[in-house]
Amino acid sequence: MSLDLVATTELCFSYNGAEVLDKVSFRVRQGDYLGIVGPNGSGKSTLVKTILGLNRPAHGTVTLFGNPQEQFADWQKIGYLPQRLKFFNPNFPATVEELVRLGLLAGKNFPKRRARGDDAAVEETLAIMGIADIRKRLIGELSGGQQQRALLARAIVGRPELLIMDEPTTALDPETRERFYELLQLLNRERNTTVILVTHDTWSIGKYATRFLYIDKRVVFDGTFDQFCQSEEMTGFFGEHAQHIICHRH
Ligand SMILES: Nc1ncnc2c1ncn2[C@@H]1O[C@H](COP(=O)(O)OP(=O)(O)OP(=O)(O)O)[C@@H](O)[C@H]1O
Repeated sequence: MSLDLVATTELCFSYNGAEVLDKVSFRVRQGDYLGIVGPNGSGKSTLVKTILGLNRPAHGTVTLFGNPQEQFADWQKIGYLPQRLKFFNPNFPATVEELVRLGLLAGKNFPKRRARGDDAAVEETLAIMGIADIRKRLIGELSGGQQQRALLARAIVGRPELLIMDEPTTALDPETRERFYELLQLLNRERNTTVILVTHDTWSIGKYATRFLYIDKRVVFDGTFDQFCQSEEMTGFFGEHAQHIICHRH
């Protein structure tokens, strides 16, 4: 049986008394590609931050790679791309290539020397994300979409076992977005990279993810996208029109 890379039990979290997560329990097994969806303000980013230990839950537990999160130390196994990327100061002193290379540092012990294979990993990732031609440009001088590609490249260059991404495609043009989803699918299928992706892009999640978690402070649905779209219980919960909007493939 494959390992649970993430497991939460009855996770509760509040901001200043306002409840955002209510007894959220779910598991992510090695090799899963999980899409987390839900309306604005439903707690998706809060859930991801709580999994990563950036928020302390009021109740419940998180385990990462089979260990209680407080004891987990192998953070290089996890690639994280937060939501709302901070826009870079135009004078931010790093080029695209340097930023991507930083993604390799987490997996190294001190002193953090270059290893054989690092250059190839950087080259491959720059090419996949379509940013090889802007590698010498300063990050702060790029468009939002170009910055997002570079940050995505940094998150994947170290080939983490678990990739957690919070709305990674919002600034990407349709072609890059599709390429990005294809890349994630490749990493998931061929390298067994486990993916957790928060998104409003339900069509893509329906197409690519193997599991679909609908959150609205609590877990409303956990299963495949097709099961979600065919579930009469979900039709009862959302109403036919809303369910159709979520499931509609453009
Ligand atoms: N740092 C914070 N302090 C106080 N309240 C917060 C904070 N961050 C989020 N919230 C509130 O918690 C709730 C859940 O926010 P969260 O960002 O987790 O939702 P989300 O599902 O990711 O939303 P979206 O789809 O809009 O990105 C919202 O009501 C939000 O206003």
